[in-house]
Amino acid sequence: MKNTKWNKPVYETNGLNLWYGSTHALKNIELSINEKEVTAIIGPSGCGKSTYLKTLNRMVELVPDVSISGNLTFKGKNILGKSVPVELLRSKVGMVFQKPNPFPKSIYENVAFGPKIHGIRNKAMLDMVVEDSLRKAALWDEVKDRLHSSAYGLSGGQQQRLCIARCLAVDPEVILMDEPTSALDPVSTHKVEELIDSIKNDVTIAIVTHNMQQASRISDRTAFFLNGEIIEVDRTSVIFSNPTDPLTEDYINGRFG
Ligand SMILES: Nc1ncnc2c1ncn2[C@@H]1O[C@H](COP(=O)(O)OP(=O)(O)OP(=O)(O)O)[C@@H](O)[C@H]1O
Repeated sequence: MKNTKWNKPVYETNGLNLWYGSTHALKNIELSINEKEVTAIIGPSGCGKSTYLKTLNRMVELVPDVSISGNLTFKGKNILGKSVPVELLRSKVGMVFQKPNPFPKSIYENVAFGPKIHGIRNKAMLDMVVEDSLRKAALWDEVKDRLHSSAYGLSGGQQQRLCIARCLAVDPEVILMDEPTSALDPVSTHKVEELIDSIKNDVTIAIVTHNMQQASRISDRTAFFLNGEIIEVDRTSVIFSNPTDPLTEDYINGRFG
């Protein structure tokens, strides 16, 4: 856990507003996502958590009738304009969704897919990347004897770790996680949390979670969203033990949401 100094920002968000048609979903967001830290995004349903996450990899732009204003930089470059091609951004920023979404391919091919797209053709090299990614995702021992079986034969928790391995295989700088354990049982949830802990020194993580215990266990910083605004962002230990805003305290103590 970090102390007083934050790592340098990978993302900086200043005065970010987003509308879906006339719905004002993000209001004047000021938030940085710092290098090699875990940033948790918490808040009640509909407060804009997923929208913010999907703004970070520009997925939100796929929704018709979206308009965005303000500034959002990735490593100092404005990503709301055209200066960073979306493909380049997505090659550095992986995403893990609430529901595991492996491709209808073998376990091996799921992990090798990204590296192949990035031009790795050598089989020994691909084998190495697949093994390394599955090891980092704490899945290797469970799947090493069935790498060429369908990914759909894995349990939900294993599929989610496979999706994380798939992200890791392209050596991302950031992984965005949108409620990655909400469909998982407690044992699988624990494995994914351990996995986050084991990769956080190598990769920057922003995670949306409804699980307060999870946010307090795994994150360095926590941002509390409400009705499209950020009410408070601080060290996770501060948010959970001594928040400044009474709304934050009410939310983390389950008084609403
Ligand atoms: N594709 C969309 N089209 C129109 N409005 C949308 C769309 N997606 C989200 N919204 C609206 O934007 C607001 C924020 O939604 P968002 O999904 O970001 O919230 P959330 O905090 O992630 O919620 P949850 O915890 O339920 O997933 C809500 O009012 C929602 O109805």
